[in-house]
Amino acid sequence: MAVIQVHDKFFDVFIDKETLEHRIAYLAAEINADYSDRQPLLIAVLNGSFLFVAELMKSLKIPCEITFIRVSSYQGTGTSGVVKQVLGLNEDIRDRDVIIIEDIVDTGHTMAELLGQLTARKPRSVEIATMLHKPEATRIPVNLKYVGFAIENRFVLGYGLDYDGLGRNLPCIYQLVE
Ligand SMILES: O=P(O)(O)OC[C@H]1O[C@H](OP(=O)(O)OP(=O)(O)O)[C@H](O)[C@@H]1O
Ligand SMILES: Nc1nc2[nH]cnc2c(=O)[nH]1
Repeated sequence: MAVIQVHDKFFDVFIDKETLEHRIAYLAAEINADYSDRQPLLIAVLNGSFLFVAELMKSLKIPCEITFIRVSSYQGTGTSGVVKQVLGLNEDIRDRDVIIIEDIVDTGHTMAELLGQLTARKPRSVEIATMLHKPEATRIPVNLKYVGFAIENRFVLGYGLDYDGLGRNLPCIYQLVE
């Protein structure tokens, strides 16, 4: 398997593009069925979710809206443990059916913090769709309704996910070669 270098680290392919996009289409089909009589608002968490949400949205057939929120806590390949809300939400989400879109749930800190902030605004419902989940790394359990892949506790890269700013453009998911 081809190994690539990003900054000082090496990565190999973990989930190829076809497998990834097939699974994302499946998640979209589930959302289409679950929200057939509703008009959800997708709140995509920047930066990492931009490719996932674009791919997901292409397969959504229901009427739906999208907005973006930006939070950031990671530096390098570890977490700072501090979740900052960098770009706030302007939309009124009261009585809306909200689906939070994430690229990855790792420790769960980001999602727990976001969920708290969004729930305080009294939406009708809030669910989470994440492309990747690391169950072994999760410290704060959150209810993840739509999960692309549950993966082991290894640093991953690509399809929106970065390593110090680089790698987001990679068309599939890579994992760190230890
Ligand atoms: O479950 P956690 O341990 O909180 O980690 C998950 C968060 O980490 C990543 O964001 P990051 O802070 O790297 O920002 P980015 O999306 O801009 O890359 C990812 O997009 C999640 O938001
Ligand atoms: N790129 C990247 N960002 C993350 N944020 C939380 N976990 C990860 C990870 O494994 N890779």
